[in-house]
Amino acid sequence: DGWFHERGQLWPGQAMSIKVEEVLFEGKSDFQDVLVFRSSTYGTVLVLDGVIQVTDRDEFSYQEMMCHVPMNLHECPRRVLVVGGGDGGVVREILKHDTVEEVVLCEIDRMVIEMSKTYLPGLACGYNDPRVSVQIMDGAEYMRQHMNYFDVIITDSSDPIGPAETLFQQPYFEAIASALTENGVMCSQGECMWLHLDIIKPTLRMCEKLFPSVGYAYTCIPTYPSGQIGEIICSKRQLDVSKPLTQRTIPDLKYYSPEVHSAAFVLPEFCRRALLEEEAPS
Ligand SMILES: NCCCN[C@H]1CC[C@H](NCCCN)CC1
Repeated sequence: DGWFHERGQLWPGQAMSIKVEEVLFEGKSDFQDVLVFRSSTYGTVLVLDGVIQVTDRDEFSYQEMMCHVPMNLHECPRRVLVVGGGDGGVVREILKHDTVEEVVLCEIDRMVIEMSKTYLPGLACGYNDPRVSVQIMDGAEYMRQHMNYFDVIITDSSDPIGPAETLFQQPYFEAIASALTENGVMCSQGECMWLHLDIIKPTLRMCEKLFPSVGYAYTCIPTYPSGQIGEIICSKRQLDVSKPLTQRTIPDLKYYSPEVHSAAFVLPEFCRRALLEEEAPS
C-alpha cells in the first residue's frame, strides 16, 4: 500500500506507519535485515529487523539527548565511547564538545555504518573527523580491553530482542563501570515508559547496584513507538544527574538545553511511582 508499518512484539497492538516514496536499499547483514527508504514526510528512514532506527526529520531529538545529557554531567570529557550507534548521529553530537580528544565507535554491524555513509550523510558526517575511530566488534569485549579509560560511555543500542540483547544485562553494565574513569558518566538507550516499565525498572535496579547516581530521562520523538524514548543515566560520582554540571556552549542544537536536560528527568506520576516503588512483597 506504499506505507511502511512498524509492527513489533515489543509494542503489541500498535504500529507507526510512514509513507514510502522510494526504497533505497533492502538487504541482510550478518546480524539483521536492513532497509533504507525515502519517505514522503520524514526524509530518509533506516530500519533494522523491521524497527525504525532513525529518520532525518526527528533523529536530532534522540541523538542530542543521548549525548548532551551525559556529556554535560562531566566537567571535561576527553575520551568518549559509543557502543552501537552505527548511523553516526551520536558521534556527530559528541564532536560539538571542544573538550573531546578521542571518540571510539564500537559497532557490531559494519553494514549499518556503510548504509549511513551512503544514505544518511547528515548523520555520518562525524566519521570524517580525525578524532573518530571505528571498531567493528562487541562493545562489552572492547570495554574489557580498555579499563578506566573513557570519561563518557554511550550505549546507543537497538532493542533487547536481537543483536543488542546482551546490552541490557548485568555483565554489560559491569563492563561499563570498569571502562569508565573515576568521574565517568554513562548513558544507555532506555526504552519507553508507555511500553517497557517491565524492562526499565529491573535495569535501573541493576544500575543502582553499580553506580552511586542513577536517573531516568526521556525525550519526545514522533517515529519511536508511543512517540517517546528514555535513557538511563549513571555517574560514578555522587551527583544530581538532572542538573547539568557545565554551561559549555554547544553549537547547532535543535532539542537540548540546560532547561530541557532538567525537565527530561521529571516523570509523570504513573512512571515515577512504578520506577521508585520497592518490589511488591512476593
Ligand atoms: N542512533 C539511533 C539508534 C537507534 N536507537 C533506537 C532506540 C529506539 C529503538 N526502538 C524503540 C523501542 C521502543 N521503546 C530502536 C533503536
